[in-house]
Amino acid sequence: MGKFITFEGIDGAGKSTHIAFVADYIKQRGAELVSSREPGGTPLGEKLREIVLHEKMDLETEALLVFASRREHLAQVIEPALKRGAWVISDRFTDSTFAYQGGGRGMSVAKLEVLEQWVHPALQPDLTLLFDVPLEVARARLDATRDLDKFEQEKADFFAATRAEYLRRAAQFPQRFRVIDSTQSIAAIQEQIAAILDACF
Ligand SMILES: Nc1ncnc2c1ncn2[C@@H]1O[C@H](COP(=O)(O)OP(=O)(O)OP(=O)(O)O)[C@@H](O)[C@H]1O
Ligand SMILES: Cc1cn([C@H]2C[C@H](O)[C@@H](COP(=O)(O)O)O2)c(=O)[nH]c1=O
Repeated sequence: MGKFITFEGIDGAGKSTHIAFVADYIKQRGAELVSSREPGGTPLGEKLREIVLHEKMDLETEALLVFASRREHLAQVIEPALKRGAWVISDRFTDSTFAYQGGGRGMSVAKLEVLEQWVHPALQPDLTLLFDVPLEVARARLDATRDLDKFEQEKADFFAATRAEYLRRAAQFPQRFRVIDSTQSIAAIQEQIAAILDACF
């Protein structure tokens, strides 16, 4: 089996910046690499992503759509890749749902756990890199770079609750989470990521 690494954090924390670095690290080991994202990662998932990121909807509809996208991503991409021994890196996975729909929007953890058990009862990431920054830092980075989607336009309270839920999960699952202080320079973060990967794999 290959390894499954996920990248998590509030919008603007800087997780996407480090994906190429981790991809290079894996390729240097001679392993096949599959790099993907959620919501998305498949043609159907990318259609669902457009809807989830841009349309207002009931909270439970939102949770069901991100898990529908995930089920397709698992069936078409993640599970076959891991079975053939490839390494998979995903820009977001189920921790995002607990953080955003759970922490940010207030959906009950118990309901989200039911969906998680349904969609991937036996699979968890081997490693989750959580890029953690204060909200103001994340917001300043986003404002400097792009038009904001539905989630990115949420207020400070939403991101405070999202970040808190991420940190709660990191404390709950210390064996797979590594929390990275993402206020550091990009070079310092990459040095830390390399040390984490060396220690884990
Ligand atoms: N450590 C850092 N120091 C300074 N700027 C950074 C750092 N990390 C990322 N950035 C910048 O912040 C912006 C947002 O980074 P990035 O797109 O990686 O965030 P993200 O967490 O993936 O956001 P989203 O989840 O919304 O896609 C980019 O312009 C990036 O260059
Ligand atoms: C997987 C997943 C994602 N989201 C939200 C989080 C982000 O605001 C967007 C994705 O944008 P990114 O720039 O690619 O990070 O979707 C969510 O609310 N729930 C989820 O399960």
